[in-house]
Amino acid sequence: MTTIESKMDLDGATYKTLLESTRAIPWKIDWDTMQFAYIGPQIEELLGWDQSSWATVQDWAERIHPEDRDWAVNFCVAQSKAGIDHEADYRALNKNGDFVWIRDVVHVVRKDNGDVDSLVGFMFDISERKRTEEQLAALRRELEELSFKDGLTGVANRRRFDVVMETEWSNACRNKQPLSVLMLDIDCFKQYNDHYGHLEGDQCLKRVAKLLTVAAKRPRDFVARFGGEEFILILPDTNQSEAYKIASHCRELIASEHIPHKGSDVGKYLTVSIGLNTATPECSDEVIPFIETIDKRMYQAKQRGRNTIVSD
Ligand SMILES: Nc1nc2c(ncn2[C@@H]2O[C@H](COP(=O)(O)OP(=O)(O)OP(=O)(O)O)[C@@H](O)[C@H]2O)c(=O)[nH]1
Repeated sequence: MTTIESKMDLDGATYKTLLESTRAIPWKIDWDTMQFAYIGPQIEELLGWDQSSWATVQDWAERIHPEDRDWAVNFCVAQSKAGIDHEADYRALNKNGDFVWIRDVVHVVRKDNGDVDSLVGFMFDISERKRTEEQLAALRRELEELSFKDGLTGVANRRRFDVVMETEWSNACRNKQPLSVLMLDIDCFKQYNDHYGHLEGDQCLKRVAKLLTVAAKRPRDFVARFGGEEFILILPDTNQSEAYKIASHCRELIASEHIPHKGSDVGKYLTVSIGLNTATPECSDEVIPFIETIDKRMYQAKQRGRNTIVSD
């Protein structure tokens, strides 16, 4: 043997040994009869089904997860008919009733006249890879959620507020519904921190955030921390008088907690000042002036002695 080709001129038995010693599972399907001409014995170790139980394409299709079956079968048949090599990921049923992620890599063998003769391929166990992918996707979702959450209070953060506000503004324009927004600022919170310490201040912010989520009880009501000791509530499909009631409820909920606030200029307990605005926006209206008005009203509430609501 002098050439590389002759060195590689392996006999059938050697090929078989090689094929059956890989982790990938080789197989061959005769196109005319749709019967398995061959499947590697490794299939039994992977899926538990006996090598001889893989007789027809039907056996293969029936051992695919019901959610993956239609597309996997249709895709593989269409690609094969078109003579295109392809690969498909699907969940295969093992004998215990569990599913294993498989990547089937398929090569279409043609006759001299171009017709499909057979399909040959390898099945790879990709369950480990899928597990890693799923873990990564879950981590990504968690990260995304965290990036929209205020780390201290657990309510939405300013970034999330911006997104939800834009969405609800558009909804209100489209549906010609009133939209109300409340901005709440804890009164004399600097003195609170000075008197009780920053950590107690943090606990207080958490308590207030929790109470606000109680007040914003409809499914689309939305609470966010707007800044340090400022919170904001978006109340879709809510007119001014309804929003005023919710603002009063927020004040009452916080007052009824009797959170001691020795440094307050207002009274013995923690209070909030609230600015409120309502609009049924036209689609040409901008969000920013609407929010600026709320901000101004909140400061008016401060100027009027705090612990009050300003809505016009
Ligand atoms: N503990 C704590 N304090 C915060 C946090 N964010 C902002 N603050 C404090 O909130 C206080 C806000 O003070 P100011 O803006 O002067 O307002 P105020 O004392 O509440 O006075 P008025 O709003 O006029 O009633 C500052 O002392 C900030 O340090 C936080 O995450 N934790």
